[in-house]
Amino acid sequence: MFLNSFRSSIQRAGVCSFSTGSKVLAGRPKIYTKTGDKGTSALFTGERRPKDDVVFDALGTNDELSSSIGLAREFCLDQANDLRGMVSQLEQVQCLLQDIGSNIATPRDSATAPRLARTEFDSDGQHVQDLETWIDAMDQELPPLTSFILPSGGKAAATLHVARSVSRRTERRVVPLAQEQRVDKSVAIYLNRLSDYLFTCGRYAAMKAGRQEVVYKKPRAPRVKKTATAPTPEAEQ
Ligand SMILES: Nc1ncnc2c1ncn2[C@@H]1O[C@H](COP(=O)(O)OP(=O)(O)OP(=O)(O)O)[C@@H](O)[C@H]1O
Repeated sequence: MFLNSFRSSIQRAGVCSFSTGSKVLAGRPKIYTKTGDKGTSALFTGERRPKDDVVFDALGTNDELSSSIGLAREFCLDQANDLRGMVSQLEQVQCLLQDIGSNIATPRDSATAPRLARTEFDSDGQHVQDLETWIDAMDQELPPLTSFILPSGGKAAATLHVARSVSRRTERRVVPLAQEQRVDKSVAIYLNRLSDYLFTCGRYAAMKAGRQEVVYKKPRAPRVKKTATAPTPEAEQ
């Protein structure tokens, strides 16, 4: 299944070895192990749970987030050289989302101490600090925000807004787990700051594309023609 990309990168990072019975073909392990076919999958502790478990929901949403950032990053690359800095920041964010996946897949309330240590996320708050530094630098160049803006401003900007909204969805999936101390609180904090960062990236990409952001305007209520109408049967009763 496609999530094996997730698994292999975790294996490369040495976070976990999956021993799910994969067959070896000509010296290469097969992508599919079929162990997930019955609707369960493995956490990094080896524990198996149904695929609709809250942990897999959070993991899957985190995976969607990285994919949507990947798409936005491609549009940023297409746009112009002045988004190169953002492109490299987004790549760093995608790497950190892999680490967040490891944290989510290693329940803080039941994993062994060495596993917890290996999958700890942003214990000194440096990654959140980096996001804040990047936000503040872009903000210096941006016009002040005076009204609600709608996702717009070119393909790079609009897809950055999609990524922002997926980041907020990931946060919604992670917050209950963090409150129950099953995921590090720092993960929820990072996702919260990440949506602010992606919002600012969207505005910045629109500005660099020379595009106007579409601002919210209250739609005008349709005019009701005043004409004499016959009373309805209900009104006559
Ligand atoms: N549907 C899913 N949504 C989110 N996370 C998943 C999902 N399925 C598996 N995972 C997680 O991603 C890891 C890698 O996914 P993978 O697709 O290889 O698992 P699997 O479905 O259990 O195995 P296989 O595809 O080989 O039968 C799993 O070990 C599990 O932690």
